[in-house]
Amino acid sequence: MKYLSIIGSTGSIGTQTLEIVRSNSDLGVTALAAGKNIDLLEQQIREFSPKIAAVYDEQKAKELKVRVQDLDVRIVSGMDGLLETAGEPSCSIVVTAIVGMIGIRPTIAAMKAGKDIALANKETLVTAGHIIMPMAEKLGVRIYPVDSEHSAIFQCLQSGDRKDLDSLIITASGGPFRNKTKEELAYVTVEDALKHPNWSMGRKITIDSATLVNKGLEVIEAKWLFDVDFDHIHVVVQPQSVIHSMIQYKDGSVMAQLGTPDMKLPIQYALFYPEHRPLAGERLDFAAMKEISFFKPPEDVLRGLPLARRAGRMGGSMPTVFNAANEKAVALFLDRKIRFLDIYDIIEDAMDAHTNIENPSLEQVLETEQWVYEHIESR
Ligand SMILES: NC(=O)C1=CN([C@@H]2O[C@H](COP(=O)(O)OP(=O)(O)OC[C@H]3O[C@@H](n4cnc5c(N)ncnc54)[C@H](OP(=O)(O)O)[C@@H]3O)[C@@H](O)[C@H]2O)C=CC1
Ligand SMILES: CC(=O)[C@@H](O)[C@H](O)COP(=O)(O)O
Ligand SMILES: [Mn+2]
Repeated sequence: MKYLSIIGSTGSIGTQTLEIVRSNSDLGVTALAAGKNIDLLEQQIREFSPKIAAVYDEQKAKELKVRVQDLDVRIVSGMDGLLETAGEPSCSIVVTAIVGMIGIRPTIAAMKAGKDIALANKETLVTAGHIIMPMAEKLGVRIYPVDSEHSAIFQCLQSGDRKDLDSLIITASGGPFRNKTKEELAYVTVEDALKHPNWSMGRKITIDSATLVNKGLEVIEAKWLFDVDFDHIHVVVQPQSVIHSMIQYKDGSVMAQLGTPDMKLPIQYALFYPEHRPLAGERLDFAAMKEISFFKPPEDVLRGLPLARRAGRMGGSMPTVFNAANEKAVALFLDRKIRFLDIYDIIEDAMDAHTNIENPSLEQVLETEQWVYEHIESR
């Protein structure tokens, strides 16, 4: 049996991970964690019988404790609760399905407890990749990518020799606004931005796809996961999201991973690597497919990628500034406090105002996050 701890079990990745548990009898759940959705968490506890469950919100945790007093489960809360669920001794692999850089400390706690990581929470690698990757190597734990592009690259890398790799080619859907002008984008609504053409995901990442910030985060994530420099990480728009990403070898040979847009595949592969276990669902029908097309990313209008490349190349605390400013700006946009294009201005302004810290410690990464929030609030 393989037992999972799922940090962020009530979200899009979390609930799809639990679907995979339902269809694999050798998977179990030993720990669950969520932010505040105790209705769904209670259902999950009743169905999957974890030993421990964390709710970040203290008040909601108290409510849940009363609701599940008939069960043999320990309810914990706050950051300490997340750290405990991440390091639960009986777990074999931790799925980081939480959104945002709040995932850094649980990921580190899991690694320190010797757990492998199925990593969906890209913000952790973007902001703390310089801490996480050497720590994983030192502790001998593995990080399996869940993000679809990184899973595609990881799958492509299974054949061939790593020393012959030339470059990574990350695909982007382009989001709902890929053909829009700056003028057209000025007054798009939250509802417009939440209409992803191909994927059904949480709200924050869906906005990131619309701004192309998601692709920027993924470029930095790929640098850490695959140890490839930014000059060798390319992005191409592939509007149908049929090709999930590609790699190119030094002889020009290109390997691609294709599939329907279904996150259960990369999640399951991360949990059972190197097995390609049976998975129910639609299959690609090539004869019925009208086209697989490619375009250059519209970087002048959707500025997420150039801003991310600038932050990534500077390194140090700048990727944290890029990420934290984006997290705050997306929250403000979802609250209808700013307009869509303001997201870029908020990120750029925070990056311009920041004095970069080289090789920041975990404390400095978290202080930088706070600095960004205060800087944005004082604007
Ligand atoms: N969705 C997708 O298809 C993909 C997602 N990813 C990445 O995976 C991560 C999760 O994305 P997604 O599933 O879409 O996000 P969702 O918004 O759907 O889910 C987020 C999860 O995190 C939990 N959470 C939020 N804040 C806290 C907190 N303070 N403490 C504990 N738990 C918390 C939420 O709990 P609650 O429900 O209680 O608020 C929820 O379970 C992100 O980093 C995203 O970029 C990567 C590739 C694809
Ligand atoms: C499913 C997944 O991995 C998302 O990160 C997805 O890639 C978002 O689509 P975009 O290509 O539009 O950012
Ligand atoms: Mn992705």
